[in-house]
Amino acid sequence: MGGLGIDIGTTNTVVGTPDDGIVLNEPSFMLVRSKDPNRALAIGGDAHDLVGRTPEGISSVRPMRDGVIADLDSARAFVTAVIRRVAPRGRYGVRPRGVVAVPVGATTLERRALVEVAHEAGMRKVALVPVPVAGALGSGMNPLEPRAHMVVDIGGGTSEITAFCYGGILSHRSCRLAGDELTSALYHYLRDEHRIIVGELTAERAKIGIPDNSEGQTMTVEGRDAVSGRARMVQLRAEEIAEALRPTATGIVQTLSACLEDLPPQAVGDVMSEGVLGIGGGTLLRGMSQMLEESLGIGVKLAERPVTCVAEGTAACLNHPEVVAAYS
Ligand SMILES: Nc1ncnc2c1ncn2[C@@H]1O[C@H](COP(=O)(O)OP(=O)(O)OP(=O)(O)O)[C@@H](O)[C@H]1O
Repeated sequence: MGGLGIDIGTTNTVVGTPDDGIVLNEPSFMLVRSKDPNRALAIGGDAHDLVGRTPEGISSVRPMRDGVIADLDSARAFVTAVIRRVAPRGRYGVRPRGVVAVPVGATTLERRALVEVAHEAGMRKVALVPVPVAGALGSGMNPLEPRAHMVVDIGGGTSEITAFCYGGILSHRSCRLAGDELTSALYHYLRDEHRIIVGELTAERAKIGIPDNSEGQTMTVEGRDAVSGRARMVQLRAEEIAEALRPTATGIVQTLSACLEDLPPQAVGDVMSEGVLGIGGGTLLRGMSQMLEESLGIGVKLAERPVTCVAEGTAACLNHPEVVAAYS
């Protein structure tokens, strides 16, 4: 049968197939020449590593913003390069079938743009499936069961929470505060409180590597002194990083918790007994799942593979067209 399941995220793009599992998991970055912005020189990790240090005449582009296409031309170039990378010489069919994950909150226009880009990049018969449904399927849940499931997804550009059941969405909330905003909060904290300017990649690494508070560990961050311009290092304590991230994390959690307001009581019961499934890299932030649990009053179980489960679910949809049909 063949075909590709694709999750084109704001931060990471992941591709899976029913037979080979995950075949690509790379940052959603692309390097282009300023003179020829619609042709990818490099994609993924190579392009990401050059963020903040691109030579003149070359820029690093992110084709997705807030989980949807930011620019049609660069998205087309990016997805074309992704498909060439994973399916050289028609490995998954000359024009492989595709199931692509789409945020629940995407508009009709944004959905159409995603299908168009996938077609133009060389795929045929492209179907869309909601991100949380794919994440649940990729984590071993059955999204067609007649009982409610709830999935919280904190990605790079968007955070979403969705309850669904038997092919229908029961309630949904989303906000454009997610991993990127958390990184940016840490960047601003370092600049304002420690007078040190760090690169985006350094700020992200510090956010991901927050040390364990109970052991009183610190972490070293390198950057440029905001006043003298000289290279400098600072030692950060776990609790001050947590403090710097708290307002953004609280904003995310408060918005998502409102999802419970629209949920029918019977569905609340289902969700309380099963717990909420956490997907997306942002749910891995130290302390995030506890904050979510406290705010929702429901247990949160992180997916085994929070960053790749959506692509695994889209790939599984290739063999389960009934899921795509139910949620289209
Ligand atoms: N261990 C970690 N702790 C904190 N944040 C993390 C961790 N691992 C990844 N992240 C963050 O998760 C985000 C990326 O998650 P993910 O790959 O699920 O997003 P995406 O699907 O590309 O984005 P979106 O869903 O918004 O389109 C980034 O902001 C990254 O910094």
